[in-house]
Amino acid sequence: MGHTIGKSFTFEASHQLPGLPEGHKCGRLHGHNYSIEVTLAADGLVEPGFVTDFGDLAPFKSYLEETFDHRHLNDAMVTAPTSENLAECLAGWFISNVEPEIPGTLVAVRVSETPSSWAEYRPGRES
Ligand SMILES: Nc1nc2c(c(=O)[nH]1)N=C([C@H](O)[C@H](O)COP(=O)(O)OP(=O)(O)OP(=O)(O)O)CN2
Ligand SMILES: [Zn+2]
Repeated sequence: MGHTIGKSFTFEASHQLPGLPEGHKCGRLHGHNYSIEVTLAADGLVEPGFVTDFGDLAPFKSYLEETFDHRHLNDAMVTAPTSENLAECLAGWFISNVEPEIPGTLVAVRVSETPSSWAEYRPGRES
């Protein structure tokens, strides 16, 4: 696919990671200013020259605000609230709820808990 675009979203949430060694700081209750970036791609553009109108991603913004913002991720997710699991969870929701309504295809969801770290999920596609 020749064209790619990205859009970032943010929310604040708490989490407490299970299964870590005794004394690991991330086993304690703490929070992050999460940054979520979605990357979309398309071979061709739709008028007036978009992969997807950034405004058409508003439902994803609403989903993040309603489901995750100022919430405890351990309660909002069925898997351990790591960046990797959150990226996969968000990609699944995007593919089910946003992608059918837009011309672009989801390439990746990137989750950053801090400015220095990220995890990215790239959905496998049936060929
Ligand atoms: N692969 C992953 N490793 C870690 C995750 C994760 O989701 N995936 N998460 C955490 C914790 O949530 C932690 O709060 C963030 O980790 P870390 O980058 O170590 O936090 P700091 O910003 O404090 O890092 P410093 O560079 O040491 O300041 C841990 N690991
Ligand atoms: Zn954390």
